[in-house]
Amino acid sequence: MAERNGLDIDGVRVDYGSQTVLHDLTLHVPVGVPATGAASATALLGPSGCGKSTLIRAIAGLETLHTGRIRFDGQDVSRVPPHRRDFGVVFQTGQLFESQTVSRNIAYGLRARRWSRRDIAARVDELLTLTRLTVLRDRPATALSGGQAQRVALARALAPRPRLLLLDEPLSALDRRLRDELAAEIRDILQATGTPTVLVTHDHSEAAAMADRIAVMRDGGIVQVLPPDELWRRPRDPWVAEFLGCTAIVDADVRDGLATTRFGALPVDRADGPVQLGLRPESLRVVAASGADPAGVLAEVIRVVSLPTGFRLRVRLVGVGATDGAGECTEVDAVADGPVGARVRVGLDAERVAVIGG
Ligand SMILES: Nc1ncnc2c1ncn2[C@@H]1O[C@H](COP(=O)(O)OP(=O)(O)OP(=O)(O)O)[C@@H](O)[C@H]1O
Repeated sequence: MAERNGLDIDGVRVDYGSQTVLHDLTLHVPVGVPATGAASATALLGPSGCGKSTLIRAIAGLETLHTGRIRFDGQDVSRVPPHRRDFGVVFQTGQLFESQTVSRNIAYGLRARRWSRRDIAARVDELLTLTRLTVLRDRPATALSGGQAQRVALARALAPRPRLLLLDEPLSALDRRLRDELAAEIRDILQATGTPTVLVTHDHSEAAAMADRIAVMRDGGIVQVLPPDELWRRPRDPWVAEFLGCTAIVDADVRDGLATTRFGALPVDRADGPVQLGLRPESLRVVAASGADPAGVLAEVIRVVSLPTGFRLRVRLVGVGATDGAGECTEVDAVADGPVGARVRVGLDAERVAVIGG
């Protein structure tokens, strides 16, 4: 294989006792985004227990590989101890030296690498500014909020200028608002430092906010890797579609670039024949059945849920049996408002429909 820059994970298997947690896992993580040259960030996204943290730990050198190898810029690091890999790591919580100040925590890796006092002071100042922690520099780590502590952990991991950063659920201990804020902030910091990153999350929006590529994991393997917007539009199979938030999978028939379903038609870049579509609540448009527009399918509202983002309806298609076409889909969720019992017409918002099949 031609030598590539970045991280190459080839056929890696990791066992815990008799349980194989990573199966013949292969993944390439580039250093930069080809189109822009910006530092690349890859999010590992998958259900609980699929092996995300194990993979991050294996990359960090904290798990023994049963088979396979891990290389960085062509160098085999599979047997290189963690502290010699030149990778920075941030875990969920609890990694700071509590008795030490913010500055000393950030300086930790630099002292261990025997940087001069002057260089350490300059680098710590740089990171305090970058992570907006300057006013907290002399504060003991015990007196920080959760969000501040994670920024210190990030600054500490970045201080020695690692060639790769590994983040394992760095925001999961924080509340929703802070997570959104910090996700964007971390992305900016990684871009400013030009540090390629692999991060673990189980939150789709966090993955999209922090990463330019998402690697979907299932049962110890990688099933699909794509930029977020492409992944939402082209999940490779119904499992990935449902994992990514599609609440209904419907069958469609493609003819001359147009996929037709009972909800309506949409243009697709596919050959003639059957295709499956993944529908999210946002993929459907709901109008009152009395309207003049005959498009879409007749349905009845059976449930209304009030979410922070607006109302969500569950509607049951009228006159459609459980196995009567439409991919056996007789109920769908839609972002819309309306009273239970109301008759509506449900159509597609073509831009928001996922075409399954990679
Ligand atoms: N130290 C360990 N010893 C034995 N089994 C382990 C160990 N760590 C993890 N496992 C098992 O390995 C599997 C994968 O765990 P891992 O933590 O990698 O998953 P994950 O995808 O990160 O999950 P989550 O999203 O819940 O954190 C699970 O079945 C877990 O119980």
